[in-house]
Amino acid sequence: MLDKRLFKFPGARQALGVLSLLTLIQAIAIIGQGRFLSVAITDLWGGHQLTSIGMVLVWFMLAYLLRQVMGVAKQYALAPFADKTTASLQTQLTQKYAALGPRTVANQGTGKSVTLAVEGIDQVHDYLTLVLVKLFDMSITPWLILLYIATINFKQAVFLFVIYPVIVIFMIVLGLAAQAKADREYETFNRLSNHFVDSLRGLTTLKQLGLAKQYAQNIYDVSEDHRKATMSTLKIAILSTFALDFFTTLSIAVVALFLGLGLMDGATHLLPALTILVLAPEYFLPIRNFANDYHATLNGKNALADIMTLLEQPVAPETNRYVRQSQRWQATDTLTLEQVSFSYPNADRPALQQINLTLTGHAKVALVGTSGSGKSTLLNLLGGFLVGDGDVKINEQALPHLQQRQWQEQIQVLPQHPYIFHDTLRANLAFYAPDQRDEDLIAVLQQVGLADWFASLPDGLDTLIGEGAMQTSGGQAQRIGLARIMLDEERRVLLLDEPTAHLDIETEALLKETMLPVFDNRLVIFATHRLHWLRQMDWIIVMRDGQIAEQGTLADLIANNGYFVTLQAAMRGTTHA
Ligand SMILES: Nc1ncnc2c1ncn2[C@@H]1O[C@H](COP(=O)(O)OP(=O)(O)OP(=O)(O)O)[C@@H](O)[C@H]1O
Repeated sequence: MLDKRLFKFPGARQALGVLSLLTLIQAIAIIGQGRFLSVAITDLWGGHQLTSIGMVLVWFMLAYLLRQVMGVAKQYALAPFADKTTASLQTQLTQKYAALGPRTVANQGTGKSVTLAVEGIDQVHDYLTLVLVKLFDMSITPWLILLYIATINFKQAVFLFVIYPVIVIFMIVLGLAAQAKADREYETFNRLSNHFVDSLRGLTTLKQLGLAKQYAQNIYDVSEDHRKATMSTLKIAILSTFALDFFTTLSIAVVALFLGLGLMDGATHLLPALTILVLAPEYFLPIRNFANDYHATLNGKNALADIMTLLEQPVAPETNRYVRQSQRWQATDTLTLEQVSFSYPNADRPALQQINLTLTGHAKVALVGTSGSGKSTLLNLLGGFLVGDGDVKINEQALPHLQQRQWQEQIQVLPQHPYIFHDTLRANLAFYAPDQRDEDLIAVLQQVGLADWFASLPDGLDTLIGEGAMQTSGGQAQRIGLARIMLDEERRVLLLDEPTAHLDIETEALLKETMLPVFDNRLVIFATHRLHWLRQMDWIIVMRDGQIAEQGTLADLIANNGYFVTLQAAMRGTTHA
């Protein structure tokens, strides 16, 4: 019903303290309202003039007003807490995504990650404001009313007390059914988000393959699933509302019957009977309200549980163990991996097995191997984006893994598709090194062959690029990625994951000319399928089924006439090298 982790949020206790006080005052106002109304009616029934009960009516109005004011005040009391908590959750969530790395987003699905960070947060806000108010109403108001009724008519109070657990049990049973349905609704919603984002991303490919319509059908089917799941949650919700209304009305009717019989027998008087009758619906109202909104808060509850589970995921410990000896990676520095293995969760075999590797100083190292041989996994491990088993050392400094802050501050990455942020060209360029002069930015744009493109931009360095603004071609994005690297002289370890794989031969050849000088005085680890790069590399690591099959210079590997030569022949058949 209530996530206990909620109480750990900063300000929760204070907000809940204020809420309970306001609820208490409201409960007293409700009792006062019932009491004064009954007195007024009884007096009128007894033949009093309207003017003689003026004061009672004033008290009734005051109690009524206090009740309404408290209702509004409760919302206001919770709003700052809910705002602050959800804003902080959103920040923590994005920070956690950054700390856990792209793998978590990939595993969870981009659609779900975005939905959780945006819509999920809104749902949590609703959950916090709706559920807490109802829960406190339910825990305070009925019991205060019951206590008051007990002072008037103990037997009636016992009856009302006994009937309450029956309603609660009923609510729990229906609530559990609603929870199961809401879980499915939430799951289909996440599936729909992931499907939608995936289809959008792959729209070009789908169009090219003529599969766009089929995928549209696919999205339709998933959204139908979601609609059905939502409808079945609603069905349970409506059924539960109906059942609870029926039960509570029946209970009030029984109370009225006994009170009526008591009046006829003369066992009770009109005023106490009327007061109990007026207060009986108020006794049941909080539980009815809670049940009515319960289904509406379930998505918020699920979203909160998902967010909290993600926030509780451990990030790699000891990320500050590595202390670099100099600002830049030096020509004498050494990185060693010994018996390093890595398995993806739920994978049936390790993606990397017993990797032994020494990378020294400034060198150009190529990673080659068939698709799925583990090149990207090894690059991710070297970049500290994945944490495996085995021994890692930098300059004889033993480290638990490479997710070390000071190591990552030395790294630059050039992936296959560098991400162009929706921001100005200036911000997109000054990625690693934010304080760059405009002249330097423009000079680098010329060096990477973007001078003509830059001249055509309407606002120069202030032009907005990226999604939702001016689009860049694959080659332009790659050049921007390269410019980012060239602009930072401090970071001297460069990881490249097939940066030219999607470019045509001419673009790649042009880019290669610009790239090769950048590789000097850096440790470059370059995963590639394109054989022509190997001639410029100092060292080649040949991957096969997650293991290093061979390593050496190009000449060594050719002389060995081993797996590399077979691979080279196969790659020649499939690439243009
Ligand atoms: N997120 C993941 N979850 C489970 N298995 C994965 C994941 N990513 C990669 N793998 C598996 O790990 C192995 C190595 O994949 P990796 O991407 O490192 O290969 P690669 O050599 O870079 O391939 P390519 O040249 O096609 O990019 C493959 O068997 C792949 O199926």
